[in-house]
Formats: sequence, C-alpha cells, structure tokens
Amino acid sequence: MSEKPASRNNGSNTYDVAVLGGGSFGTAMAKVLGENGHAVHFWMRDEGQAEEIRSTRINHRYMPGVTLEGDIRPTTDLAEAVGKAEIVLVAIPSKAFRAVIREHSTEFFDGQIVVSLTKGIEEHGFKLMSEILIEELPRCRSGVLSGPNLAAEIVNRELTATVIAAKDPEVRRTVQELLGCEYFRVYANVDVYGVELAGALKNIYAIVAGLASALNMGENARAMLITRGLAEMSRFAVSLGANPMTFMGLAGVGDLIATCTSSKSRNFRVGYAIGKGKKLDEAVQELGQVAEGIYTLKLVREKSEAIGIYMPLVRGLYEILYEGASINAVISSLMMAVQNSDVEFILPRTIAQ
Ligand SMILES: NC(=O)C1=CN([C@@H]2O[C@H](COP(=O)(O)OP(=O)(O)OC[C@H]3O[C@@H](n4cnc5c(N)ncnc54)[C@H](O)[C@@H]3O)[C@@H](O)[C@H]2O)C=CC1
Ligand SMILES: O=C(CO)COP(=O)(O)O
Repeated sequence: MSEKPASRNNGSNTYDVAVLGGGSFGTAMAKVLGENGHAVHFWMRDEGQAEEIRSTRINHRYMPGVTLEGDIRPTTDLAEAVGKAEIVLVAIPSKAFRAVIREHSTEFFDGQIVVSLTKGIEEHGFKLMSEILIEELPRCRSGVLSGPNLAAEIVNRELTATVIAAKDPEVRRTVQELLGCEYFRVYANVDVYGVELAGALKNIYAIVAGLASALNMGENARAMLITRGLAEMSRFAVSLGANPMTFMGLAGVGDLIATCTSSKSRNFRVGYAIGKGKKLDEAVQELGQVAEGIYTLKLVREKSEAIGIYMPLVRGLYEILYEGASINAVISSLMMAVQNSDVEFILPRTIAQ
C-alpha cells in the first residue's frame, strides 16, 4: 500500500478523484466531477485516447461531441492517478476489473475510498465487484454506485439520480458530496449486495426488452416483461441475501425501467439487433461497447439452476442467445407455462404456491 496524499479538501469540498476506465461511463462521471470543481485523474490504457482528450477535451470514441470542462487530467499511468486520489471510481468492464485492480493493488493506500461503477459479475465464483475490491484491497473502504444512469443522458446534464451503497457512512456521505449537483442526485443505501446485484441483473431484462421491441410487441408486453423481470430478479437476489426493498428503489425498478425502455441502453440494443435476426457475435461487434448482460446471463442461468430459483426469462433468453432456440418457440413456451401468483416473491408461502 502506498502513502496517503495530502487532502486538497481544505474546507472547499473539492477532492482529487481518480476515474479508472476511459469508456462511456468513466467519461460521464469524469464530466460530472470536473464540473463540480474536483481534480480528475482520468486513467485509461490507450495513450492515443488520453492525448486526444488532453488536447481536445473530447473522448471522440466513446462520447463524441461532449466537451469535458474543469480540471480533467487524462493519464495512462494508473499508479500516478490512484496515488494522487483521495477517492477512486472504477468504471472498468467486469471481465477486466479484478486484473486491473490486482496488478496495481500496492498503489492504493489504507482507508482510501474505492467505488465500483461496474454492473457485472465475475465469471469464476459469481463474485460482484465490491467483493473483488474487498479481496484485492482489504484496507480500502469500498462502495458501489448504481442506478438509472444512462451515460448518454448524464453528459447532456439531463436530470438523473443514482444510489451510493456502502457500509461505511463516511463513504456514502463523501460520494454524495462529490457527485451531487443540480442535475445529478445521489441517494444512499446500506444494502451493497442488493444494489450491486440489481445493476447487474437488469442488463439481462434490457436485452429481453430490446428483443421484444424489435418484434413490435406492444406496451402490455413491455409492462409484463419489466414487472415479471423485476419479480424474477428480486426472487433470485433475495435468495442470495439481498434486501427485497432495494428492488423497489432506483437501483432496482428505476434502472430496469431506464434500460428496458431505451435504445440508449447497449444491452437493449443487443437484444434489438438479435430480434431483427442478427447473430449474437454480429450484434456485439456492431455495438463496439460493452453489453455486460450477455455474460451475466450465462452466470445467472447457471447459478439459478444450481440453487433452484425459477427464472423463466433468464432461461428463455439463454436458449435464444446460446442454444439457437427460435424466438417464437421460447415466447410460446413462456406464455403457456403454469400461471403463477403475482408478486409471489413477497407473499406468504401458502398464498404464493
Ligand atoms: N455506459 C453507461 O451508461 C453505464 C455503464 N455502466 C457500467 O460501467 C462499466 C463500464 O462501462 P462503459 O464505460 O459504459 O463501457 P464502454 O464499453 O463504453 O467502455 C469500456 C472501457 O473499458 C476499457 N477497458 C476494457 N478492458 C480494459 C482493461 N483490461 N484495462 C483497462 N481498460 C479496459 C475500454 O478501453 C473502454 O475505455 C460497465 O460495467 C457498465 O455496465 C454503469 C452505468 C451506466
Ligand atoms: O446501466 C446502464 C444505465 O443505468 C447502462 O446500460 P447499458 O450498459 O445497457 O448501456
């Protein structure tokens, strides 16, 4: 662990913050931080991209046309970015998250606040990003940011709310202070596992919603998918220890609505492309950005079968994406399945059965 930098927060409420990951969401958060007056050590692996942002203040590949205001310092030196920061926000896709943190774990210092912005699950062991942070950086204080936060809207200063989940109240308070502004509100929650799992799970249902939209299904169908998706994800998460009420909040139903109703969601777009007849590989290739849901789907299907949780939408989407099942056959089997109770995941067992 390295030494703690001197705080620049001498009553001015501005901090040195590192943002790790130069994609759409890292850029959106760097923009909010820069506008809020913080010094932003913006780490990305590509020197060409860092140089371009330094000279034009625009991340042309991920956020064309969006100018980053304020004290933004793009860098490819992660040790320098983390070493100078009081708070670190990590927006690296789940597939690379642990490798990046592990490789640089000695650069972090005791008590440093490290917050995951990533909505995914690690392939081996079903670990969430906050669990990886605890394992790799046991002496840091961790948290998770999740909610209906389409990067493409945040960069246009469109009104947005999010959730900071952390056990440590100072982490929650600091992140609220750091990011909150006239267009970005930060709510707090202590259910780290629930908030984080909600963010990862909703990506699956965004793919389903994109698929339904491509098939010109109506609003009734969309409402059915969103609500049954919510039931399914809540049932699964609660069985793993999450608080069911978290799913009624911004990180649960909030994010589900945003991503299941908008083509600004990359997961929705992948589903849409598949609904229009594209192969999964083609859809991902065309997107050119991360769609975490396609990986989360595999892991959640496997886990739900292992622990015996009924997730028909997960199973149906898996059959379409990975087993070549016809979309119509899956829809008809879903519609003809046994008709269950509504909101069974919060009903007493006798009524739910
Ligand atoms: N874009 C959005 O609206 C939101 C995204 N998120 C989450 O943020 C995470 C990151 O997503 P985006 O920034 O949107 O993805 P993106 O696809 O726009 O960018 C991914 C970034 O990660 C970088 N990257 C990939 N592998 C890397 C590695 N091994 N080392 C260093 N950098 C690496 C890429 O170079 C790229 O800069 C995802 O888990 C996503 O679910 C969360 C909320 C909103
Ligand atoms: O999580 C998101 C918005 O809250 C972004 O969703 P996509 O990754 O599907 O674009």
